[in-house]
Amino acid sequence: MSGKDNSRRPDDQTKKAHQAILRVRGLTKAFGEKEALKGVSFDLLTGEILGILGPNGAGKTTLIHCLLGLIAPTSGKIEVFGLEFSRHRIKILERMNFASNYVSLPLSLTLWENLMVYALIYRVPQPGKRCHEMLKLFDLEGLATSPARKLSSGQMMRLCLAKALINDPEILLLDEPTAGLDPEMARKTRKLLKRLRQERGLSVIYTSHNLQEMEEISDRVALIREGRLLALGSAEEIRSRFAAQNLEEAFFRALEEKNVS
Ligand SMILES: Nc1ncnc2c1ncn2[C@@H]1O[C@H](COP(=O)(O)OP(=O)(O)OP(=O)(O)O)[C@@H](O)[C@H]1O
Repeated sequence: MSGKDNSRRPDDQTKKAHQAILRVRGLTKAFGEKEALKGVSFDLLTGEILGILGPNGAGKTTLIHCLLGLIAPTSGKIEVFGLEFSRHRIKILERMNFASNYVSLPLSLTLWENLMVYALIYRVPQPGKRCHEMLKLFDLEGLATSPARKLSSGQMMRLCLAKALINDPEILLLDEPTAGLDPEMARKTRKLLKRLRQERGLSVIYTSHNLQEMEEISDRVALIREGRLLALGSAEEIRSRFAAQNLEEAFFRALEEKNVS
């Protein structure tokens, strides 16, 4: 988006690095009797890739949905770009984006049409050029005129990632972004995220069940179980917190711990 380009020069990003771009405080979400999130607090730093790790039902998707404003938290506070989320949702979401392996895009539209719809929603400058760039980035150029219904699940994920980057977001929320991608495309996606973090100061929150990938790509990892944040730190800090050789071992130790502080 043209208006904000000056604020994303590398020197500005250096100044902004290590500042919180997103703050979550005491976030709780109850679905009736079920408390999916129980007082979760953390910061996402500018230019950071933060991995959210937790078993099935831990509350990862609920957290992402709260951060997107798809569901309202029961209590707690979310602040993004220094603005309170509940009061500035539209303004904030213009500068964010999202991809998930369980959200499919309109199936009857072609890939080109799908991207163009989002380019126009986000008021992207030179939308046609941007759509071409995104299709190229994810090796989807040959399918530009195919309806999305013809895509394999991996191709659909690539289209979701292309859509997620269409507005050059400052914060990207990714729910299992590499699930369903073949190893080569998963590697390419990780490389791309690292590059965008480096070049554009992109900040990323992403969930994955691939612990090796999480260890490789994340600056910090948040371990969630039963709606509670158990630990937050670099993979090394998490390993040492649970006296583990690797993140996978730390993950299983965390799950075994009965009373975690
Ligand atoms: N709309 C809902 N109504 C009732 N309960 C819900 C709802 N959404 C989520 N839950 C419950 O909240 C808990 C957290 O779910 P959530 O989908 O956030 O977990 P998750 O960590 O993303 O799991 P997974 O790894 O399986 O995707 C689960 O117990 C789930 O059953």
